[in-house]
Amino acid sequence: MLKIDNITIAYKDVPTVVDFSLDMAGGQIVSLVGESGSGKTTVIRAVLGLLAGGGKVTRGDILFNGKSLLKNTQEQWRNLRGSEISMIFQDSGAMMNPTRKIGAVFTEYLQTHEKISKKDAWAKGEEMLEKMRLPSPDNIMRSYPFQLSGGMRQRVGIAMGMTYQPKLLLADEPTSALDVTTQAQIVRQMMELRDDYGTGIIVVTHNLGVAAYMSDYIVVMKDGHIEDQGDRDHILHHSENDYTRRLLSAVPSMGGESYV
Ligand SMILES: Nc1ncnc2c1ncn2[C@@H]1O[C@H](COP(=O)(O)OP(=O)(O)OP(=O)(O)O)[C@@H](O)[C@H]1O
Repeated sequence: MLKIDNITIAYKDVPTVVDFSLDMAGGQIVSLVGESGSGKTTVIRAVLGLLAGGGKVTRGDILFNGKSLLKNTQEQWRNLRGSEISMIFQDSGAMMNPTRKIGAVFTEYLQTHEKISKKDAWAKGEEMLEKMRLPSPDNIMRSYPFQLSGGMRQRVGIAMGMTYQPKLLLADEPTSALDVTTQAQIVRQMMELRDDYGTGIIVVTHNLGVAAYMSDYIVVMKDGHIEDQGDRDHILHHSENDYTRRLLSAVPSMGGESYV
């Protein structure tokens, strides 16, 4: 489904991520782990064509269902984002305008993606919140982001991102702003997305515990390159890479349980 073929990504001509490759099948869950500044966010932003600060893929290619994303026009990006590929962030609530209610944001999101009346968009928004098992969808639609807990805001973000059942969901530190119990709920919910909709997921996390729990495949990044990679079991139990082992020794538990 997604093939990242030996890319180099540079900010203002300074190569920051080098020789990064990933071949990901539909419905697979892949984690990118590594400490701050290792280039994880840069990689997933490149996949969505949203590199900030003059970032550019200067070598290699990114193929989505066999088609190069690097050649996309703005119009092709607009059609792809939110429908075929979605992204959720560390704190979806913080991405939302604090002065606007969830319902206004959600209906506007739907109306930028399809021709739909406000009333139908509202109903569709509620339906998605309900599908993500958020309690009292009507109430949530009428709330400001700050009136919801961090976990609920994150589930609203997931509900929006999943509206069009994307084949690929990019999640940038989706649980980092949450307490451990809520972290575990969000992680389980993302795993259900794969089971229910066949969505492939790339999770960026510095938390190897989260990666260990939910991924099929783990890529360990360090200083802009792939330091280690492999199936979950390989990384957790058989890797001989010193850096991976160091990360593993520092794994916190999730919700009181250790998943490694
Ligand atoms: N907009 C930007 N302009 C210039 N350089 C950037 C920009 N964004 C990131 N970088 C550089 O790219 C490198 C990788 O950053 P990136 O955010 O991808 O790492 P990360 O592993 O996701 O870290 P974190 O967990 O802190 O987000 C950093 O060293 C940073 O200096």
